[in-house]
Amino acid sequence: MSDEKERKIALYENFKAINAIDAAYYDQYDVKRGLRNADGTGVVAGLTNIANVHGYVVSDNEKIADEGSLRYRGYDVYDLLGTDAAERRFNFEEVAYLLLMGELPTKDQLDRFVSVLDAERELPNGFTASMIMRDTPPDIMNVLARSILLLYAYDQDAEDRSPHHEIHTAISLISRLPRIMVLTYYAKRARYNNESMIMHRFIPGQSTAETILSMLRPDRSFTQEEARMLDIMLCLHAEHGGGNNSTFTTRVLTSADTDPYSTYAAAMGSLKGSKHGGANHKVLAMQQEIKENVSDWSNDDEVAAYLARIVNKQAYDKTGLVYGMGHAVYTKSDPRAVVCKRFAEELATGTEYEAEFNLLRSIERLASEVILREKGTSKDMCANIDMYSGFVYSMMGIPEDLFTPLFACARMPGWAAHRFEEIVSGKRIIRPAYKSTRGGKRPYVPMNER
Ligand SMILES: CC(=O)SCCNC(=O)CCNC(=O)[C@H](O)C(C)(C)COP(=O)(O)OP(=O)(O)OC[C@H]1O[C@@H](n2cnc3c(N)ncnc32)[C@H](O)[C@@H]1OP(=O)(O)O
Ligand SMILES: O=C([O-])CC(=O)C(=O)O
Repeated sequence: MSDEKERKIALYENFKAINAIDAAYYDQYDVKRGLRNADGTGVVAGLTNIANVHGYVVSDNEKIADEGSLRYRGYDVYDLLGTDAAERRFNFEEVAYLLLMGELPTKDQLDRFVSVLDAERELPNGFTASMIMRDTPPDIMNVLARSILLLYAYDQDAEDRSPHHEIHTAISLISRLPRIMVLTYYAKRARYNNESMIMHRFIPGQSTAETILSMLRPDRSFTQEEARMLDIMLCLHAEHGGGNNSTFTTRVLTSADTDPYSTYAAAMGSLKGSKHGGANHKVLAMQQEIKENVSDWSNDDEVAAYLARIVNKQAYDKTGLVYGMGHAVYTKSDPRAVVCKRFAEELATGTEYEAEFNLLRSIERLASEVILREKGTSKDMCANIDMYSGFVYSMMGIPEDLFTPLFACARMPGWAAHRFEEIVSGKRIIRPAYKSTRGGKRPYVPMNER
């Protein structure tokens, strides 16, 4: 073994031992691992008027599973999306307005908001060449994060914390991120796959969903049904309370009084995680592995046997997780997954995708039973939004590279609304305590005595 290799091994061989904390301490000191109570309910860490995420009721100190519901500023998402055919329009902009401004817009207010969004889509001169096409990393989420950080440099008032600047920055990111996302997709393909770099201009006046499709499709064409479906997917991803990992990240950074760009870039890093927004990407790869290893996808016993291998860390990414299943709040159902599943069924029925849709449905139906059987833990578990979202996107011809970035573009208004609320109402730096498990003081040992 080379000296260099040996030196490196010496640095990391104790990684696990040094960082391990005896699990018994968590009980001993009543420490809420992951800020979660023993029954899985979250420790209440803040107050919010922005969303209500409901998945259980607590009665006599007992957590009782319930159907999931999601409200933005008091409005049920199903009501927000259920505009009748005569009134069909793109709702993401309306939802963004509701989240940021607190009220549903009048027609006039919405028109003005849309025109402000439209005016912000342009990127600074040279930005595409220096930020998007240069050293493009393989994950678009990292480009979104670094782009946000760099946009700070183009904002002369970047350190201004006034409401005007906060709202302006949020609107400009809601407007620009979808463009940056699609441009990066083509830059990535050019860099790693040697494919042509397509750089369609955005078309002024198009909604966010239309902008994404018209920039993404090489021939710029899409149907109104496709754009409307993408629009609803964006609405479903727009907000999820203060406690989800990326929004809490937003809250944490905001409470330290850092700038909006640093805050949203950090939220992006959180959302990328496989247990959070990155799960949509993992579901597809997991499904692919099941497809390759299970000969009859319609055979429950075969599918369940493979899920058992996943849960027992013998298959897929060996974490033991069935991606797309489980949620920190939802127990019986995730209302967003219900809509995604309906879209998936509509698009798949009677097509080459039908068998794959049925496989996802079997995974959803079988997973919690398999987890209970293999791990002996009973947990009310439902499919979450990430179970069917990637599949819906795939059927719409949207590439896998965009799954999590689309989530990020959609969540931008939610993050911003929470940043605003934290600025106005938080008033304390978020600073929980960590109990030290190390006993007494260690005497310092001089270098020559170690
Ligand atoms: C947009 C979103 O962020 S939606 C969530 C997307 N994430 C995923 O789909 C990843 C898979 N799911 C998960 O990792 C989890 O269910 C989470 C992170 C979503 C929520 O987790 P929680 O409800 O907090 O469950 P928690 O982490 O407390 O797990 C309780 C036990 O159930 C297990 N468990 C939870 N979900 C799953 C799952 N999907 N597959 C297998 N086991 C699971 C955990 O491993 C844990 O077991 P342990 O006690 O032996 O460690
Ligand atoms: O609420 C959560 O923990 C995760 C989630 O579903 C989201 O952020 O959309």
